[in-house]
Formats: sequence, C-alpha cells, structure tokens
Amino acid sequence: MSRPPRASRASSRRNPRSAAGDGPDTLEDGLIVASHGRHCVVETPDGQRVICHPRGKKLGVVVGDRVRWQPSQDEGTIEQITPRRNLLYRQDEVRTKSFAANLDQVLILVAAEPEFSEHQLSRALIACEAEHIEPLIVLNKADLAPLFARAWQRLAPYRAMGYTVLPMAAKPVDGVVPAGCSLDDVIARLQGRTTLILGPSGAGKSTLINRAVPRAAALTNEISQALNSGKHTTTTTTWYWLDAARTGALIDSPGFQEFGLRHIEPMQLAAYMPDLKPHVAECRFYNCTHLHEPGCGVRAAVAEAVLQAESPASAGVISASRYKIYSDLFHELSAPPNYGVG
Ligand SMILES: Nc1nc2c(ncn2[C@@H]2O[C@H](COP(=O)(O)OP(=O)(O)OP(=O)(O)O)[C@@H](O)[C@H]2O)c(=O)[nH]1
Ligand SMILES: [Zn+2]
Repeated sequence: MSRPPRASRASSRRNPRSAAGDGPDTLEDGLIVASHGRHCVVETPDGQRVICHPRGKKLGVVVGDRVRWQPSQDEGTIEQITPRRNLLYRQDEVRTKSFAANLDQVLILVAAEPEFSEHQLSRALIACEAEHIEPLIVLNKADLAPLFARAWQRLAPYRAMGYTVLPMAAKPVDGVVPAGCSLDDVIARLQGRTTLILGPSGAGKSTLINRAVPRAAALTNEISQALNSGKHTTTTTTWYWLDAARTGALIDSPGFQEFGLRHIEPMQLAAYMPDLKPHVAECRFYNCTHLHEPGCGVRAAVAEAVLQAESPASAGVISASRYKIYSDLFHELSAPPNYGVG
C-alpha cells in the first residue's frame, strides 16, 4: 500500500550520481498520483510522496503522468512530462480540461437504477476509442431483477458492437449475490493495469472502490488535506494502488460528469462508433457527414433497421438512439468553441 503524502527532505533521496550539479541530471523520476489545480502529489519509484508544483503555467500535469522533477527543500518542482500514451479530458458547462493520462482501461460503471444515460455512455466509449483505451462496461445492482433486465437489454447494442459488459451486484439488498455477478470478478479485471473508474452518482462507484482499495477513503482525506487543507475534497483526481507490489491501479475522478471530446474532428466521429464504422465504406461521397447526403451507407443502415424492425442487438445494426447521439455530437464538435480548453 502506498504511503500518504508527506514532506520528506529531498536531499536524502537525491540520486548520488547526480548530486553534484543543478542541471537536468539532478532530476528525479516520479508518477503523479493526485492533482489539484497548481498542486500535485508525486510518488517516487521507492514509494515516497512529495508535494510538487509544475514549473511554469503551461506545464499542465495530470494524474498518471510520468514526470521528471527537481527536489527543493520539502517540496519539488516538476520540470518535464514524459510523452503520454494517451490523455483524457473532462468537461462541464464552462470548460474542458485534461485530467488523466497513460491508462490501460476505463471502467464505465452503470446500474439497474438510477437509469443510465446512453449519451454519457457513448461519450465515454468515443473518448476511449479515440485514445485507444480499452473500455469495460459494468452493470451493477443485478439483484434488482426487473430493473436490471431492462438495463441489460438497453446495453444489448453495446454488446453487439463488441464491448465487454459485465453484470455485478456489489452490495445486493438481501446480501445474496446472483451467480456470475460478483464484485471480485470485476476487481480481478483490474489487476496489473491502470484503470480509470467513472460512473453516474448512485451507480455504486464508492462501493466498488472501497472494496478494491480498503484504505481509499482515508487516503483521499490525507491527500486533500495535504493539497488544500481539506477543502475541495471532491474534485481531486486520485490514483490508488491495488496491490503492495504496485502493479495495478485505480484512478477515481469524483464529480466526473462528461468526457471532453472537443479535440475530436467531427469527420472522425463515425470511425469511433463501431456500429457506424462499417457502413461508412458504403457511402457515395468520401467526405460524407452521414447527416443529409444521398447515397449514405450510415443513414441507409438506420432506415433499414427501422423498416425491418431489426433488433438493435444484432451486429451491423445502428439503433435510432445511437444515430441521434452521432448527429448531436457531430453538431457539438462542429460548433465554435465557447469554453476554454486547458
Ligand atoms: N440493490 C443494490 N444496491 C447497491 C448495490 N451496490 C451498491 N448499492 C447501493 O447503491 C447506493 C449507491 O452506492 P455508492 O457506492 O454510494 O454509489 P456511488 O456511485 O459512489 O454514488 P455517489 O456517492 O453518489 O457518487 C448505495 O445505497 C449502495 O448501498 C447493488 O449491487 N445492489
Ligand atoms: Zn454517409
């Protein structure tokens, strides 16, 4: 288990090979394990945690970043960010902001109730596709049988698109976990990888995190105390190790509502939607937007599904709701930006 952030004297950790000078050789390796505004917590390869500040306003570090940092007194300065494998953005009404990097997997947690938004789910999946990150959809509250059956049915098109959807009962009301719905099966999928977990409020995210990382709540408190004297506890994105050997990790980003997709070209959107993608090859025009053009393979597939009353759960079918999500997003991504990107 990783230690709480604490200020340790930088000199004791200095690399003896580089202790002589003040040049780039004195920089140390680190991993960003928490971030809040201009402060962040860096973890050293031997597990020490140090509060750091990025050098300069332009160096925006996010949780999951591998960095090179300069120790100074009790804190440190981040000098460089190692090139990222991937980077995710979140957005609210006001702005878009990067918040996590170098992920292996995104766990999208939804539940039988409250009813999940297909729009939010699709945004998450598109963000993953665009960054080549594997998504894992988990449907919680399998014990609430009729509601669960309905939600499972709503996810049928996503299974048909090839996404993995796992049933779970993290905390069944009667304590009885239906067969094949154990929380431990989901936790097993987190081992040895870095996973961002997200889900709408009430889906069971805290239940899952607290089981996977028993000290999670205490750690979050320690980190937010260290970073901002206990304020803004709910907005600090945090990295939790799952095992003592530090091979697997969970990243929680409380208050997460929507992925930021503004960096995606609208013309690329269909390529990130596995139900639309195969039909693009059937379009008459190479630069078809799939919104109004004659001879559009995507619109033909949507129309056919309606005519044939095909089940959206069949491979190759585009449901009306997914097409609506596509066209809404296309317009959103084509509109001039009205908020800053950070
Ligand atoms: N019936 C049922 N309830 C569950 C299950 N898992 C969690 N819950 C309940 O769902 C509610 C929400 O769970 P939390 O873990 O707090 O959900 P959360 O996603 O962290 O929600 P916020 O704290 O609002 O962000 C709690 O009352 C849990 O007891 C489950 O498998 N079945
Ligand atoms: Zn088209």
